[in-house]
Amino acid sequence: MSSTPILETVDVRKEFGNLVAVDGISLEFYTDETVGIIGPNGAGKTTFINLISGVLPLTDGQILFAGDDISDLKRYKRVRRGLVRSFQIPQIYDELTLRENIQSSILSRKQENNRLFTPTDREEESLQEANELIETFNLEAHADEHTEHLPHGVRKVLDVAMSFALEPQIMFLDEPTSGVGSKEKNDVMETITQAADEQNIGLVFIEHDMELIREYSSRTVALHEGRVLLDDEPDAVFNSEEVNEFILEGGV
Ligand SMILES: Nc1ncnc2c1ncn2[C@@H]1O[C@H](COP(=O)(O)OP(=O)(O)OP(=O)(O)O)[C@@H](O)[C@H]1O
Repeated sequence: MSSTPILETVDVRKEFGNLVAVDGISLEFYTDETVGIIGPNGAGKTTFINLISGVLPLTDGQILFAGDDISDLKRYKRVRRGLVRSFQIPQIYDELTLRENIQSSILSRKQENNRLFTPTDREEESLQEANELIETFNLEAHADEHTEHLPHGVRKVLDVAMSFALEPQIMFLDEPTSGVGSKEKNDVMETITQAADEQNIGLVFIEHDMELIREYSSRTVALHEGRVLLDDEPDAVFNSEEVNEFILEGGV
């Protein structure tokens, strides 16, 4: 593991009225790992990611990105720094092809969105970059198709490829395989984790499918009632009595 965390949460807390959804979570994340977050319904998983990405303000605590306090930073500024959450990316435009969608994401990073179809050098550059991403994510077969009719799993991978176009250092995914057929789930996860690994992008994903967590996370964080129950290698987490009692037996 690299020595400096790219992201650190310090005693992060979120209250909704009287309800404490996140109750003091302190965790470190690194660019060379894939972290799986598990926990029963209502454990605070999505809220935690919402706090990190800036969708929700903190009630208390701190978020550090590469050592800088970003607790009050606006969402888009976090994205610019390299903290990307999958659903935050520009939506998939069904009237565009898959390649054009990736290009639009690249151009939004370059803040040249309005010039997508003008023949500029930037467009050439973005085309080349889009083609590289298409190759990285094994999307060649669908590159020139309009995205409307793409299989769900391909749309999910496209979604992540578009996030990669924003040049993240760490990326958060909330159930990246939801709605994907069971046969396709492994392909989707394999593609995403390999791409992140190749580009040294930290990956953090929430997942209810425990087999995917076991297979694809290098570290597993178990949350329960807004707190960290365990943060360890997947085997250690799945063999823990506490995790079995509070999470696995109750279903996630
Ligand atoms: N915007 C909100 N306003 C009020 N309460 C909320 C809000 N968002 C989440 N909660 C509550 O906070 C708690 C944590 O919810 P959260 O969605 O983070 O859990 P989760 O672990 O992601 O659950 P799931 O696996 O069901 O998605 C729950 O009790 C939920 O009802």
